[in-house]
Order: sequence, then C-alpha cells, then structure tokens
Amino acid sequence: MSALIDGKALARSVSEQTAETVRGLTERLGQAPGLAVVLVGNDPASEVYVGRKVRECRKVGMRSTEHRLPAATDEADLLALIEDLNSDPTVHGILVQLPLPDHIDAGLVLDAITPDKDVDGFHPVNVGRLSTGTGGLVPCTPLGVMMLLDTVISDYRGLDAVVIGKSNIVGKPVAMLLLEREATVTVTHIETRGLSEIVRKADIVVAAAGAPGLVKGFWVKEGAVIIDVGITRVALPDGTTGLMGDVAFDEVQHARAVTPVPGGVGPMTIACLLSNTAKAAALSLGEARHRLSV
Ligand SMILES: NC(=O)C1=CN([C@@H]2O[C@H](COP(=O)(O)OP(=O)(O)OC[C@H]3O[C@@H](n4cnc5c(N)ncnc54)[C@H](OP(=O)(O)O)[C@@H]3O)[C@@H](O)[C@H]2O)C=CC1
Ligand SMILES: Nc1nc(=O)c2c([nH]1)NC[C@@H]1CN(c3ccc(C(=O)N[C@@H](CCC(=O)O)C(=O)O)cc3)C=[N+]21
Repeated sequence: MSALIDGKALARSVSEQTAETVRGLTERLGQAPGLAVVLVGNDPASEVYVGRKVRECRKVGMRSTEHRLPAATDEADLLALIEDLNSDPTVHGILVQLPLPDHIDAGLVLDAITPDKDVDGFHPVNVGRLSTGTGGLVPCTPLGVMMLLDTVISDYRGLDAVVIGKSNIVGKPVAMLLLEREATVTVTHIETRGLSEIVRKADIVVAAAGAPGLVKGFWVKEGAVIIDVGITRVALPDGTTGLMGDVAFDEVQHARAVTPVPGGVGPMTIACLLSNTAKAAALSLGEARHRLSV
C-alpha cells in the first residue's frame, strides 16, 4: 500500500514557519510584507485561486491587495499598473494570475515585473538564476513539488526522474530543481514517444500534463514516488463535478508514495507563494540576496 503524501498538512507547517518569519520582517520593515495580486477578466477558476491566495496571506500576517481589471483591459494599462506596483514600497511581491486574455502578451507583462518582486519566479532573470543554481525566486508549484518529494527522499543522486509536461511554470522548473539535486531527469511532452516505458523506469514521477488519469498503474515502477500536479475539473457520474489528477490514483498502490488531488500540490503552491513573498520582503531589506530558496 503506497503512503499518502499529505500536502495540506505540509502546507500548514510551511505557513506556520512563514508566519514566524513575517513577524520578524514586520518589525524590521516597519510594516507587514505586502502581496499584490492582479487578475484580468473573470475566469471563475482564477477568481477562486486569487481569493484563496489573498485569504491565506492575511492568515500569516501579510497584507494583500487585489487588482481586478476587466477582460478588455489594454496591454498598456496593465503594464502601467505593473510599473506602479514595481515602485510602490508597500508592495513586496507581485503576482499576475495566468492565463491572461489572448490580446495581452503574457511574456511582455511578466518581463515587466521587477525580478525581486517576482514571487512567481517567471521573470527571465529568475529563470536564469534557477537554471544556473544561483538563487533568486523559484516558481511556487515546483518549489512545492520539491518539498513534497523531500518528505520521502533525502538523496536524489542518480535517481531516475520523469517530468511529464514541459511548461515554463511547472515542467521545466521542476526539471531544473531535480537536476540540481543530481537526479537523472527526462522531460516529456505531447510528442514524446514511448511515454509509458519512460515512466516505467522512473524512481520519481512528476505528472504535470493536465491530462486526467494519463498515468496508468502498470506504467509505474514498484516503489516509485509520484507527485501529481495535474488538476482538471471533470463531470462525475452523479451530475456534479470533481477535481482529477493526471495519475490513475486507484491503480498505484504499488508506488512508495503518492500525492492526492486535491490536497497534494495545490495547497503547497499557495504556501510557497507566501514564503516567496516573505523572501521578496527580505530582499527589499537587502537580506537573503544570494540564498537559494530550496
Ligand atoms: N497544483 C497546482 O498548484 C497547479 C496545478 N497545475 C495543473 O498542472 C497541469 C499542467 O499545468 P501547466 O504546466 O500550466 O499546463 P500546460 O498546458 O502549459 O502544459 C502541459 C504540458 O503537458 C504536456 N502534455 C499534455 N498532454 C500530454 C499527454 N497526453 N502526454 C504527454 N504530455 C502531455 C504538454 O505538451 P506540449 O508542450 O507538447 O503541448 C505541455 O508541455 C494542469 O492540470 C494544471 O491545472 C498548474 C499549476 C499549478
Ligand atoms: N501567476 C500564476 N501563478 C500561479 O501559481 C497560478 C496561476 N497563475 N494560474 C493558475 C495556476 C493554478 N494554481 C493553483 C493554485 C492552488 C491550487 C489549490 O489550492 N488547489 C487545491 C484545491 C482546489 C479546489 O478545490 O479547487 C488542491 O489541489 O487541494 C490549485 C492550483 C496556481 N496557478
């Protein structure tokens, strides 16, 4: 029987540590660390996530401001808001909720965020720092994935890891972090041939494809550790909807450990956003500049 890696419990303990850090930062800053969350349009899933981020911020003693803009907002107006937030000394972290509407160039917007306030870790400077292992702000979901893996793995050297999905926000940064620990990493995507055989050899499986139930039980090696990042809302037979991961959860009892959906990576993403915001506040004080956050 595989062990369940409890993302909710781990997120709670990470947030308790952040609350402690925030107490000290609040004294040194003369104000609580502040996160600005920008939401363009009214995608219902995004609204739920943004609401949750703002609520969790308050719980750890940080301030948060929500900037809700209509779906038809001009790119120029959004860039002007980012500039204001960049120069606002009460704002330590800036998060622009993705996806953005099609008429806005997301790359341009993410590039406009000051790297030291980029709590998502999506700015090219932070991407570069991650790929050279020289510190910076690390994307929240990948950071959460590593913390979940760390609960069961202490030495990654030489382990075979497969990352399913090559997005800039999950797959690629997860691969970089695993490589940094000296795992042997294979990154797969829609064009990958023989995915099931690649997974079959892996000691670590990180599934981030957004394809519900993609990873079947017989793909998974006995004793592998599985992190399921995928979250897809699906219709259930009883007419309601539920969340489904990328892994056929019921078929992987022979794994060593697995994360559930929900209650796995999702809560850790938010906990890591809070800890990144605390780190950004420390950066504003000239603290922690060269510390790697993993
Ligand atoms: N728990 C959390 O906190 C978070 C969860 N998520 C969830 O994680 C999932 C991935 O998110 P994100 O990275 O943004 O998604 P993207 O759609 O940007 O990327 C998905 C990646 O998976 C690959 N892919 C899709 N289908 C398959 C398949 N059948 N076989 C192999 N590879 C496949 C795609 O390949 P290609 O590039 O070739 O198209 C792409 O590289 C989603 O379900 C999302 O909801 C995302 C962020 C945070
Ligand atoms: N700039 C930006 N940064 C992000 O980090 C970002 C984003 N845009 N856009 C969307 C994705 C998705 N994402 C999630 C956050 C929390 C849960 C989460 O808390 N999930 C819970 C519950 C989910 C539920 O009940 O709806 C769980 O899995 O247990 C999920 C997904 C962050 N994202």
